[in-house]
Amino acid sequence: MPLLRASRPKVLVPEKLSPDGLALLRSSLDVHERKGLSADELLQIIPDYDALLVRSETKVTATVLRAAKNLKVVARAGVGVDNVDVEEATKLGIVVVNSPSGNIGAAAEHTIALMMSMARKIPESCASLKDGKWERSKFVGVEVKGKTLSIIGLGKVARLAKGLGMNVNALDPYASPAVAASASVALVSALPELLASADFLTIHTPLIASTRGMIAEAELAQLKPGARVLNVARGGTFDEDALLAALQSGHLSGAAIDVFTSEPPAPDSSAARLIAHPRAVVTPHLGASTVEAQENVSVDVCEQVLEILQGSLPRSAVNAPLILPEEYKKLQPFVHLVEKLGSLYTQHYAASPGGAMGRNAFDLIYQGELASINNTKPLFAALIKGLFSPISSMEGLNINIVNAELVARERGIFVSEQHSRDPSDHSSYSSLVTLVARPPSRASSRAPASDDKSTGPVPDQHQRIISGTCSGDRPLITRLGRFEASFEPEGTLLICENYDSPGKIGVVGNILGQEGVNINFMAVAPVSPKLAINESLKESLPTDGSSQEHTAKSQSLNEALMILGIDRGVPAHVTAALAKESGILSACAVTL
Ligand SMILES: NC(=O)C1=CN([C@@H]2O[C@H](COP(=O)(O)OP(=O)(O)OC[C@H]3O[C@@H](n4cnc5c(N)ncnc54)[C@H](O)[C@@H]3O)[C@@H](O)[C@H]2O)C=CC1
Ligand SMILES: O=C(O)C(=O)COP(=O)(O)O
Repeated sequence: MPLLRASRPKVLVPEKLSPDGLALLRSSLDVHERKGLSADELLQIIPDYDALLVRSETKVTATVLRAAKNLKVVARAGVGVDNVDVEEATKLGIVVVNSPSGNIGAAAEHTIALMMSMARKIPESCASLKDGKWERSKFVGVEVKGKTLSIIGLGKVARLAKGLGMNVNALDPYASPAVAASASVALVSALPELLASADFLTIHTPLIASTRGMIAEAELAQLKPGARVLNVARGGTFDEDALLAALQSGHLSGAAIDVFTSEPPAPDSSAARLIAHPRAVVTPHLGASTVEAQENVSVDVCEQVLEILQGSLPRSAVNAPLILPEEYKKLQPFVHLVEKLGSLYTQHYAASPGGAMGRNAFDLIYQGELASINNTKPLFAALIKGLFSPISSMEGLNINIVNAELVARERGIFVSEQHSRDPSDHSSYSSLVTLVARPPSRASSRAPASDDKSTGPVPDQHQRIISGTCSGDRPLITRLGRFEASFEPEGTLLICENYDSPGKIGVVGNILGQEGVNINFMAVAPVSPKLAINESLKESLPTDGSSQEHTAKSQSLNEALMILGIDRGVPAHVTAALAKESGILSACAVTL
């Protein structure tokens, strides 16, 4: 069935990943294993892919990400994401996931293996023996029992080292003292103290601003003469020139290195000279290279890729909030609803003064069962997506939970989420969501000053309020401005405000008929009898005083809203013609 296959999401795997994880993907995705791609080749083919699975070799640069028009997720089958431009991915709404614990046991064991190899001179004695020599007196080592291992970045190595009878000190500003105590690790608060005590120094932090070049000439000088160092974390945490110099001077007895600033190291680089040094024990980034670790990380990230491509949230995204699966399941229908509220808002109120969106500060009020869910980030993201999706200048930007906050901040949109737990608030609905656009004067008092893009006071005749609920999984609009509605926000809708008197449907039907537009359904929304707003909501609603006054007037004039489901969009001249008809106050077409 080639047609079906062509529409399946595509996953690019440019590095060696364990088949256990990839097998999970193959039943629903097209998995392309393309090892050895050059940077240019990656750039050429990436626009075709929905997901990219990498280890540490592939450089997922901003250029690659910008070219990746269909990419939803970059999955790092391992811990370190320093080869991925996470900031750019966030801007583009691309989720970055990793496997934070799948390979750390392997990396810790590798650290111990390197430490023991260095202490007992295993690599050089092995090479000598294979060379036909028998040099027993040349390869006298040291024991680790009773020695001090100083760790930067507390992790799994500590317990293994304790098992070898070592004293363990650690520097980790974020480590829990209770965890350290339970592993019998002494936490120290300053690097000089840690360095001074070390017989062996090992680093296990990510490569970030605070750890780049953390161990340079000055720090190495603070180690005891004869100390040994290890790096199974990231190249760049040690200054390679300084490390080489400390080995060459004899200040250090040994260095065991698995990771380098550039991999593979360029010939003639400091890293290459370090590798060649007789007292350096080196491996080519093998910390995670065990069968078990590779199975773990592959399965971990492939499961997350599936979840993301199916519209769920991953469990270990580097650039998205963690949401429990059961909470996300409850939220999902409302994600759809809130996106519709935002889109309806922008399209319905677009003609108002104040720019395309009209207002820049909103209240998003959750009532009923929904109010008990604390992590509503997906709803916030859905609102931002909905508000911006109808605006053409934002086309192509995939707004989602990854970049919604950034997009809102950059565009001066302020949203206050409120959880109203008053059971009387949501009347007959189990959950209700209300979007309220604040009048500009009030908005500017709450929105951050530097972000405020409001265009000054806007004469406002109507409350800009839209409420909705979900009937099963189907979204339903229950209130639009002053009108109590009940319609599904789906497809193209013509929304006409009119005096509720005979003949209006005929007028609209005639004009649409002349344009060849079919009407699929019609709903009438009367002015809400409950315009007296619940106490708990009053605080959030516009206080320009116009609403109550206007309501009384509307009721006497018997206004209503006519919502027509139509089979195509209508040009502006048609809505303008409709609005000129007697008894029709406004007409607007929206596509939801
Ligand atoms: N060689 C290899 O194949 C492997 C390398 N790694 C690398 O090892 C490193 C550590 O990995 P994990 O232990 O999984 O990371 P982790 O994030 O679980 O632990 C890092 C620890 O470093 C601490 N830390 C952060 N900044 C610090 C600072 N300025 N000073 C002191 N401590 C600081 C954190 O509080 C945390 O406890 C990462 O760079 C990772 O990429 C991980 C797995 C395999
Ligand atoms: O997980 C990590 O951070 C690692 O460094 C492992 O890298 P790798 O997947 O073996 O290229």
